[in-house]
Amino acid sequence: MSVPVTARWVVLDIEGTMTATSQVHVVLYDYARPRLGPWIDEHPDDPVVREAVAQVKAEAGLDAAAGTAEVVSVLHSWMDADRKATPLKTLQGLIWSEGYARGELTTECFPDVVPALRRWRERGAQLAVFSSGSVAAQVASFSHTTEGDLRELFSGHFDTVNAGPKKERPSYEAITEHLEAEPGAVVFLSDVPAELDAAAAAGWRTVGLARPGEPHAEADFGAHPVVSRFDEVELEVIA
Ligand SMILES: CSCCC(=O)C(=O)COP(=O)(O)O
Ligand SMILES: [Mg+2]
Repeated sequence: MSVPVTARWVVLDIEGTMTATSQVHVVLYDYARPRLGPWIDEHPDDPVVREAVAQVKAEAGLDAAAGTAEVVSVLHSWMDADRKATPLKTLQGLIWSEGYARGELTTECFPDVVPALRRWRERGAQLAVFSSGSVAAQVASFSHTTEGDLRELFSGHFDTVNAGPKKERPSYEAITEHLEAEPGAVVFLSDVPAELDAAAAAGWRTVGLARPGEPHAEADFGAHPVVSRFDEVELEVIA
């Protein structure tokens, strides 16, 4: 069933919306898991790594003197629980960026995604990403896809650092301000109803993605319009 949407900005979630959940939970998490400890030990002077490690210790209640093994154990438990904690996302992003640059990782989008993104761009829409994955991870991911380098499609990238948590209204208000957009001119596409609720509370339009076989396929999307593929979104672009 097609859903009519009027907007100028299309903001997109990644996992479960543009890529399969397994792309993140299996391919990317499995890549990061054995590399976290070595990355922390090999970058002791990187301020980004030091800050992330300090945040892990603080959030997990570890002693400031805790060693890498304890930190990694927390990070693994967060991945097992799919807790999208910012310091975990920062460290994963560093590791994945190197993996993409080395040609060891490639992003595969659902087949309906890239044609729709190109169509929307041709009609004059602006595209942006809002994901729990760090901006560094997003950029690396879209620069190495099975359909080539897609970076030029996106005019903005937002994560839990430059916007905030995805289930909270102020994050969407911050993005609206960054985009210099009217809230009603932005539509958010996500597979997670609580994220859509937060976006709608900020005045955005919303479309839920219930993709067959994905974890949220049977979720209750409430009043949010729902599609199972991007080509079911009938986008009318506001000039
Ligand atoms: C290559 S970006 C990694 C995506 C990621 O780490 C993640 O947790 C995706 O979460 P989302 O907010 O896009 O559902
Ligand atoms: Mg998602």
